[in-house]
Amino acid sequence: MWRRVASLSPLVSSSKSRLLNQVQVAYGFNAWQMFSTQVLNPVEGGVSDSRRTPFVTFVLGGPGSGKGTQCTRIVETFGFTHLSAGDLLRREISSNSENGSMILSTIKEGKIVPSVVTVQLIQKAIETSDSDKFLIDGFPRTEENRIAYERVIGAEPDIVLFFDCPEEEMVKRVLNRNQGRIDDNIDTVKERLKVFAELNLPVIKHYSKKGKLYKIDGTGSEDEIFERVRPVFAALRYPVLF
Ligand SMILES: Nc1ncnc2c1ncn2[C@@H]1O[C@H](COP(=O)(O)OP(=O)(O)O)[C@@H](O)[C@H]1O
Ligand SMILES: O=c1ccn([C@@H]2O[C@H](COP(=O)(O)OP(=O)(O)O)[C@@H](O)[C@H]2O)c(=O)[nH]1
Ligand SMILES: [Mg+2]
Repeated sequence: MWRRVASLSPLVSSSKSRLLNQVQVAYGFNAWQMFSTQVLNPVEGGVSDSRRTPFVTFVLGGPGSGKGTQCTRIVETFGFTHLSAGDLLRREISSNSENGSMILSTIKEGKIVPSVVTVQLIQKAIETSDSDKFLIDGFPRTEENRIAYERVIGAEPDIVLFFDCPEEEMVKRVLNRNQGRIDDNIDTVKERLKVFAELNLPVIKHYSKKGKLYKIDGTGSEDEIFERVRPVFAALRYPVLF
């Protein structure tokens, strides 16, 4: 397992100095990781393939908090590959896979699809991609999801973004989303909010304790929110990745 020197920071970590501190922690860690890879896994010619260890960001927040919207902006600006767990599951439904009907009814009820299914889809998406840096959007949703991912992938995420948004605003956004989603109705949204509070907040707290969490104020315009996100990734540029 990777070694990381991280402070136990509280859930609220939006001050500039804390942000820079966390970024430096991430920088130092990844530089170490890259160095270790070079030493331990030399390839022909003595040049290592350190890019085999991807940089993974989990993107969390309640339904309608703006995860997908901000992921698009991060992809445009910083070149990450966006893996939305919800999109991977919806693709399974449309491809009539054996799990399709189970996934459909789970999403319709606002519940959580079994970890084995979601982790396998994420693992496959990572493995079949050439990318070195991923945004995993809307996952892990539960502690069980998190533990299953870390066991199967064999690593923790490098950083975790959490879009913090009042319930009222999230409900308004979801009900105006207009993407024809079966779960964007008031009854399912209420259940999703409950599931978020009960099962997802513990995951967020876990990563906060590990010093990996960036809590972002998810209110305001898309541009305003992105200006809060930008420094997280700008400061990580990058011997960290390449
Ligand atoms: N800052 C914002 N202000 C108003 N509407 C927003 C904002 N960010 C996103 N939206 C809209 O809210 C809805 C939910 O956003 P989305 O990114 O899909 O959230 P999530 O992936 O967290 O559910 C979408 O229709 C999106 O266009
Ligand atoms: O890891 C995941 C991600 C999503 N979902 C299901 O898919 C739905 C939609 O997820 P998505 O992330 O697309 O919703 P968002 O939060 O973006 O509105 C969730 O309510 C869950 O029912 C799940 O079970 N596991
Ligand atoms: Mg989304």
